[in-house]
Amino acid sequence: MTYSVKEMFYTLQGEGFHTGRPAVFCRFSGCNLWNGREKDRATSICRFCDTDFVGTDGQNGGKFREARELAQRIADFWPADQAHRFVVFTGGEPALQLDETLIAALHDVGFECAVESNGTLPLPPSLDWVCISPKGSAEVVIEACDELKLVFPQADAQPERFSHIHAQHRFLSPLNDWTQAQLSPAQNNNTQACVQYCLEHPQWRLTLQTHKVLNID
Ligand SMILES: C[S@@+](CC[C@H](N)C(=O)[O-])C[C@H]1O[C@@H](n2cnc3c(N)ncnc32)[C@H](O)[C@@H]1O
Ligand SMILES: Nc1nc2[nH]cc(C(=O)O)c2c(=O)[nH]1
Ligand code: SF4
Ligand SMILES: [Mg+2]
Repeated sequence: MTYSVKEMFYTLQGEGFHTGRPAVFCRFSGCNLWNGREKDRATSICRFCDTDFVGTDGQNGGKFREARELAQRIADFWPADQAHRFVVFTGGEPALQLDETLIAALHDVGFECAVESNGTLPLPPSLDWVCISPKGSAEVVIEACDELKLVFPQADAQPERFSHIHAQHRFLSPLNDWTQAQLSPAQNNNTQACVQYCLEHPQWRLTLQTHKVLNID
């Protein structure tokens, strides 16, 4: 299996349950809900993506032929002699490439493995943390996860549609309109809509894209 990686970096998890936790991000190339080309965005299933996941030309990106080689590159980001090793696989859609072999190689070098996925494809069972973020009308096949993190509002993906999914934590994440000048969360109407929805449906909590507020990776 050759893994195509757009970029890798060491930062703080910006969103959801693990917000603020140091993590290596491994962003795989490619997605099943958008091909990443602007000309096709309006006709794709997922239309609001804020991320470039095309190719392997980002920071520390590339093709890795062996799981052990990629695992070692991920481990190289961790500060020397420090435990609490944590990697977040994202993309693009990581379920297209992430497999048991790579997760086993990361467990061997002491990492907890998390994923950010759109939930439309099966995921390797050995993952330590699964965050599912449903997109539009796309069917979610994952029935249980650690964290459901729904971008809100989405006309075709209202929170009630996911009440059957078993999740330890349910978060609403304000839709960030990448076509507009970046507003602070408080100035964004979608944040106010999330606040209102959480107040009326207290099984949901608010999460913010804190890395964007902090202007870090
Ligand atoms: C780029 S996606 C990659 C992982 C996976 N394909 C997914 O959609 O969950 C990473 C995270 O960014 C979120 N995201 C993408 N575009 C966004 C936007 N415009 N506003 C808020 N969150 C966004 C996604 O919902 C997901 O939680
Ligand atoms: N700091 C930081 N946190 C994140 N959480 C999810 C991200 C993603 O793009 O999947 C992301 C990201 O790109 N950066
Ligand atoms: S599913 Fe995830 S990676 Fe794919 S286009 Fe949507 S937000 Fe971007
Ligand atoms: Mg991101």
